[in-house]
Amino acid sequence: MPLVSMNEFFPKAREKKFAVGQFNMNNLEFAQAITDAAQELNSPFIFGVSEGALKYMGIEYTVAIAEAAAKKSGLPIALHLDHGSSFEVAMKCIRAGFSSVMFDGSHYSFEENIRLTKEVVKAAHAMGVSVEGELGTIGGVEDDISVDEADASLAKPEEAIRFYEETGVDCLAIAVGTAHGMYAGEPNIRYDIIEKVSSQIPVPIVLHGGSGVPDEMIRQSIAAGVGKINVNTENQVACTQAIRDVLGKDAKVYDPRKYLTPARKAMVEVVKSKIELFGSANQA
Ligand SMILES: O=C(O)C[C@@H](O)[C@H](O)C(=O)COP(=O)(O)O
Ligand SMILES: [Zn+2]
Repeated sequence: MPLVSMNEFFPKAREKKFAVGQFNMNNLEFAQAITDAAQELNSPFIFGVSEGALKYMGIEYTVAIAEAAAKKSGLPIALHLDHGSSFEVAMKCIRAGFSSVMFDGSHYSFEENIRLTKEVVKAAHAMGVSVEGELGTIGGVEDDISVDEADASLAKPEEAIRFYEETGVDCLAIAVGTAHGMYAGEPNIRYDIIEKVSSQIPVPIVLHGGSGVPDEMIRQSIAAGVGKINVNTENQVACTQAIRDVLGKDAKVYDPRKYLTPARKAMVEVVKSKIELFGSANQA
């Protein structure tokens, strides 16, 4: 199966009230683990790729790996630019074979964010590519750039509704209290904001900062209108911990396969648990 736009699975997710996981790809082992987990549970999913990860992996390798995953698994998989910072980066990804892009204009003024997002939507839709927009500021560390919790501002429902109406995005990330990275305590998720916006727009709300959010909060967020949930940090932690365990037990190990195999297995378990929690198992 070729890579698909997120609109391939969003209508079903909304109708059946489940969320599709965006799992970030940082290298080949991440891609394999995510695909194996999804294949075992017959789930659609989204490969998220940040600009930092793109630089690390190279755009050609990234697209080739995602296409191989889609072909091998037969699952509906979207390859999605995560937190794209400009029209140019979004177009570069689309030209290379991405089936979906995020334009993160949350650092611009509201009106400028609308104007820039609209341009991306117009170009992307003409090529059958789906678009995610962002409103409000999500706290924590995003692709190595730290946003102070105090600077993180929640999205205003009226603005979010107007943002959707004017831009025509296919899903909308709004700041509702989650943060990137692991939480010191528990997040305070504003289900009321999710519900208010979701009841007025026909596309899913996106929850960034999905790592470390307690299961019950995830379930409540999906019930309120979240249809896409981003997870990266939990996979990074599981991967690194497994590598530490192997090297900690035997400092003489030098074959990368000896520590990357357990690392990949650890990530398969993380992704499977998220797919079960998000309700997307058997929805491919
Ligand atoms: O940090 C990245 O490279 C990707 C994240 O910004 C992603 O969009 C995300 O929201 C993941 O959240 P987390 O796993 O809770 O850090
Ligand atoms: Zn994010």
